[in-house]
Amino acid sequence: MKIYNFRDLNKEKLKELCSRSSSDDNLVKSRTEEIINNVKSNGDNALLSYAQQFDNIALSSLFIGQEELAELAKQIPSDVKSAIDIAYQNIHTFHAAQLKQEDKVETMPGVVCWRENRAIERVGLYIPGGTAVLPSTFLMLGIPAKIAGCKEIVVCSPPQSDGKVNCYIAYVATLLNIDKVYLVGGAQAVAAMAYGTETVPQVYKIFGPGNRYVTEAKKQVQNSVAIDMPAGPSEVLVLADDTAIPSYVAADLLAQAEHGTDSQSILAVTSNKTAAEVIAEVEKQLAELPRRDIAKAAIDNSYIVLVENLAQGMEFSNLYAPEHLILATENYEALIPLINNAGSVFLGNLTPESAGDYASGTNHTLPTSAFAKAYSGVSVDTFIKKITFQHLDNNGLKNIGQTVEVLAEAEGLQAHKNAVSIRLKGTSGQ
Ligand SMILES: NC(=O)c1ccc[n+]([C@@H]2O[C@H](COP(=O)([O-])OP(=O)(O)OC[C@H]3O[C@@H](n4cnc5c(N)ncnc54)[C@H](O)[C@@H]3O)[C@@H](O)[C@H]2O)c1
Ligand SMILES: N[C@H](CO)Cc1c[nH]c[nH+]1
Ligand SMILES: [Zn+2]
Repeated sequence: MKIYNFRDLNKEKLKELCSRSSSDDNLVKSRTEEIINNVKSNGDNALLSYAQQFDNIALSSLFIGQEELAELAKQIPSDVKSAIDIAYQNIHTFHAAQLKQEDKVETMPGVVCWRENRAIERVGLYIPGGTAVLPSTFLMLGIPAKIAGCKEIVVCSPPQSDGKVNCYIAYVATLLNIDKVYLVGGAQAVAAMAYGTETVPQVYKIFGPGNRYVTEAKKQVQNSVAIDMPAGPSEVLVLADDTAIPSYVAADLLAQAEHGTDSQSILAVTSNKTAAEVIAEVEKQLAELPRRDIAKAAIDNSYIVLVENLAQGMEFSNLYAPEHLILATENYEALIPLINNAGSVFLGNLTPESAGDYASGTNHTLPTSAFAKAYSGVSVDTFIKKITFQHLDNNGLKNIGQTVEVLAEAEGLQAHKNAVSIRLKGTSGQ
């Protein structure tokens, strides 16, 4: 891992370090565009040929139905079943608390305004399955969708080599009462849900993380469909001082690195000594990992920034805007008010990021590529529209009428003014 000193970094270099762009971005863009156009024109045929090309399988059906899901779900080992059940409960408890009805507000006497939640009726969930199948992502998307009350939930995930989904995905589908999983991965899944095919229904909003093709496809279909956020290759920034435990920091860096070669694991650290200890630990732990080639490539793409103190580390972190921010210090409390840009934050030496990935309750579908500057992670709100309502009574009309008339006149919009004046006249005798 390259080491930089924060105080030596000029604006240009900082921008480069915080950028997630890569030399083949344009290639990914054009390939994705091609895939989307093919799905738009050729529907299911395109999906079947991409399954052959990317997933190496000649599919006889583009989905797995309820009965087969139930059968596959029976194969789940009991320890994994119990772990999924506990994760389900915690994620459900955390997300259920987000569903709140706001109070009505009387802005002037007789003028009452309020917002009501309505679930997005048709949503599409993408569950990654390329380098690793992620049933945890199914929980993270399916639970808030159900709590929000979404009526139609379309789920896409790449097929396994046997043309099915694994027993974990099947078990989560049964837990969530979802009776179909479409065997479609990558950009083609996003295109299918955005435009619909003979088999895959069109949805109003697409959710879920994925590799660069999936994330690029979500960006490209935004003219036709809403998306949750760009949630691409995983990232972590660990901010550490001398109270950090190097072996824990190394484990956290490697946890995100093993997701994919394009993951980023950044360390901002207050001392050379801790930096050296973390590097040694990364080397040691890396050698033991089954996915060490992937993790090593990601670590080689990552770097360390030496900072003078934790506040300066936070300054860098806010510029980088990580998906996950780990405060590996006993002094984390004082840093909380300094955090502006981060998807999800993990406080202190005993809080591994993996807890949030799987089971503490928070959502793991989070903005990457510095989009944490503007987006939040997935929550129940992401599956809901908030519709505003208002009601004016006689008193309210009198109180607000002149204000609206004057403003409409100022904008030169006579019909707007008339819509008030005609009512004021109509009610003046009452
Ligand atoms: N930000 C988040 O919230 C979050 C959460 C979980 C996972 N992730 C990230 O999701 C990603 C999952 O990626 P993945 O690859 O394992 O699974 P994936 O399901 O996103 O992608 C697999 C699919 O990509 C397509 N594909 C592969 N190579 C291609 C190519 N050369 N051209 C066109 N399409 C191609 C194939 O259709 C394949 O089925 C990881 O990068 C992980 O870090 C992010
Ligand atoms: N760290 C990923 C989000 O970037 C989520 C995940 C799923 N499984 C393990 N981790
Ligand atoms: Zn993870």
